Amino acid sequence: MSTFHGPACGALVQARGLTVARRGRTVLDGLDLDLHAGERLFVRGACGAGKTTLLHALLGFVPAAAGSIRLLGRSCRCERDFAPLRGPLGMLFQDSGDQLFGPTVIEDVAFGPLNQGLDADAASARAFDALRRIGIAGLAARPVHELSGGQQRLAALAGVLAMRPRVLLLDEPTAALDAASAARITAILAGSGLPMIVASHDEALAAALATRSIDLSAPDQHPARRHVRGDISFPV
Ligand SMILES: Nc1ncnc2c1ncn2[C@@H]1O[C@H](COP(=O)(O)OP(=O)(O)OP(=O)(O)O)[C@@H](O)[C@H]1O
Repeated sequence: MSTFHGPACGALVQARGLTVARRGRTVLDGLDLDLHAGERLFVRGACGAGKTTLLHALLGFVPAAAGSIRLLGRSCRCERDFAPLRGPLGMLFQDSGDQLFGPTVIEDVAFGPLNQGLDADAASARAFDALRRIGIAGLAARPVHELSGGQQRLAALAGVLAMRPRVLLLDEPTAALDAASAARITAILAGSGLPMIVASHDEALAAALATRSIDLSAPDQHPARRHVRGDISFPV
């Protein structure tokens, strides 16, 4: 398996002129974005502004119509470039159903570490550790399809953290969570020291975590303002 150390300096995630269309409609138009070590970049914007599209495009799940993407210093153009970077860059999907395969929570969370080459015992230990950190070790034996929406969210995040990513891409990490769980996740993310890009409507989460923010316009609501450049900094 390849190990990704770089870049020693420079952006961990970089997009230049990123343009993405969905069903022929431009959602992202010439977006520039950089994420450096130590940064927690929040992506804001109204419903439909393109936050999820941006995260998916950065990991190659949605193709770019134009522009360039570099992840950990590597230029990514096709699936062969993106695929090996989806461990080092851990993505939490907006819909946990896209992320959980089960059958049980512990098997699901251990799946990533197993794929990384750990043996069954080591993968299971890694998975339990992640579940304990998230505070849901008691759900380990539960079938994933029996979990509530919030429990699914927590299990999916445990699965991401169990892979020991270098960078996190999180789509609405606190959606469907009660206040105590959201606070625990906020503390875990803050304490992780990991650089991250977070798409979220959660202002409390942004206030606690964001070091920088970009705001995407909503083309549905602002048809005259389709061209939006990212990296609009704001003080936090
Ligand atoms: N699978 C898809 N096929 C076609 N169009 C899509 C698809 N997913 C999203 N879109 C469209 O792309 C645009 C951006 O959607 P996206 O989900 O990225 O927005 P968002 O900012 O994440 O919204 P929200 O805050 O509601 O999650 C919307 O107009 C949406 O209708």
